[in-house]
Amino acid sequence: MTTVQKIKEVEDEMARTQKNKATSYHLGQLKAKLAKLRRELIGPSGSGGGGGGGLGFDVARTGIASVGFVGFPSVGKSTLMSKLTGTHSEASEIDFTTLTTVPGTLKVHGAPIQILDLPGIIEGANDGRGRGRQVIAVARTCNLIFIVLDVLKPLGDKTLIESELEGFGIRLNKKPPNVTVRKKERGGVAITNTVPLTDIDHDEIKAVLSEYKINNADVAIRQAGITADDLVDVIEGNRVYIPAIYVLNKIDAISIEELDLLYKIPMSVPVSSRDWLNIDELVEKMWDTLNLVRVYTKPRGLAPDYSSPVVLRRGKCTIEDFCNSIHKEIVKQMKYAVVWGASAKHSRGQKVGLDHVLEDEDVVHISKK
Ligand SMILES: Nc1nc2c(ncn2[C@@H]2O[C@H](COP(=O)(O)OP(=O)(O)OP(=O)(O)O)[C@@H](O)[C@H]2O)c(=O)[nH]1
Ligand SMILES: [K+]
Ligand SMILES: [Mg+2]
Repeated sequence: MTTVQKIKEVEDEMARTQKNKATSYHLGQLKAKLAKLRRELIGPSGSGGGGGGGLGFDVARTGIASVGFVGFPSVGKSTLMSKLTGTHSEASEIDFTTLTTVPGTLKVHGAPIQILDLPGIIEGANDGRGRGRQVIAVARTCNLIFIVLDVLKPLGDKTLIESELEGFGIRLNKKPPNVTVRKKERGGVAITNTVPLTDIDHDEIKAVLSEYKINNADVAIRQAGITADDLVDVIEGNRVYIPAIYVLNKIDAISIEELDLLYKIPMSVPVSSRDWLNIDELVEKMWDTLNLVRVYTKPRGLAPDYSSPVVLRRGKCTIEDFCNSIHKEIVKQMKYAVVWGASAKHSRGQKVGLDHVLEDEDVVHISKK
């Protein structure tokens, strides 16, 4: 039996099994089995993503953040990417027009963002069909994924694309589960939870662990609503958590009434790439979701340079990160920094050290020894 067939078998069995107290151990086992089979399918290089291991399409990565376009063929990915960036990517009504990654750059609020147009994927992409695996391997390395959907068939397509991405270890619009599994030498399995367990029970936890041959461990659950799938994710450990925006394209093809009826998909923006409708909202949503921090440099005695900000990612935006992103030597040469803006205590400028955390649109002067 091939891995794909085995996966199908486990999925069928899961669908047949009602979830209740008596079956939770069995279901836990099945979920862990499924995750292990999916890992087999992706292969050893699957978790690497990017260019390595023959997966992915090599492309020079520029800018602080990248946005990858994922969708079925002919939903309008290339039309949107060409117009956004000014880089030509062939578009036509014929499916699979785009055959490789086409990179372009879009400057948003002064920050250059790399935009990656990708080939269309088909159902079963993560089983190795078509170029889907390479496309998803690139998507795994992006800071944001645009899931591009055709408004005439958005819901079904959305579910299919999501399951392709999930099968490849990508978790969309989700934070890593607040669960730890600490293996030990003896003592069996000890479970502690700071919140009530609503979607998983002790039997299910033990079943998942035993499927991974973990017989001694401290399991700590500190988040409500944790499921067996979350626990499997924590044990597998190679998941990536990426924000996604659902781009509902071709709204020019439907009436205003139909547009109103478009159910509210969270994190979605309806647009028309062809007629350039509502693109501003899409770019703003992209900016907000990327959560970037722009920092302007101010040389001694001069006005700040607002034309080219140093762009940092939130969570990695201290004075030290700022210095390092300009030149590795600066940290050694710095005596102190002065900061103006939201992160500063007062408006006349605050003297700070390397560990000071910056805010978007701060101005920084580095004083050298
Ligand atoms: N009506 C309408 N048609 C669009 C829109 N955007 C793209 N199209 C058309 O849809 C077709 C496919 O567009 P592409 O940009 O090639 O789509 P793609 O998703 O890049 O396709 P692949 O590269 O083959 O996966 C073309 O005929 C476009 O002109 C839109 O907003 N409205
Ligand atoms: K096309
Ligand atoms: Mg294309």
